[in-house]
Amino acid sequence: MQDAVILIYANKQDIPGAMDSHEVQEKLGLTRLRDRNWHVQPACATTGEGLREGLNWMTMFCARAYLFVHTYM
Ligand SMILES: Nc1nc2c(ncn2[C@@H]2O[C@H](COP(=O)(O)OP(=O)(O)OP(=O)(O)O)[C@@H](O)[C@H]2O)c(=O)[nH]1
Repeated sequence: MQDAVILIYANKQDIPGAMDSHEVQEKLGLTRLRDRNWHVQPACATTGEGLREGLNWMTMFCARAYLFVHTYM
């Protein structure tokens, strides 16, 4: 897992008062993780908003993920 990239979906962005992606990254201590590629993607799980954007970010690091995302979405 040492080289694993970290993708976190900050869901419930459609609900007023939900933690935004910056708050999520602070709470999880991601800003202190200097040797990892990580990304917090704002999302809404009920509509799927943000899902593709998160997966697109991930494809920058993995050719197989790129093929998967572009085949199924
Ligand atoms: N409006 C909205 N509802 C969501 C979203 N994501 C999850 N929910 C709803 O939140 C409820 C709890 O979702 P779960 O997937 O069971 O999540 P959980 O981890 O058990 O609970 P939470 O800690 O509340 O997220 C369900 O009714 C979901 O439909 C979202 O992005 N927007």
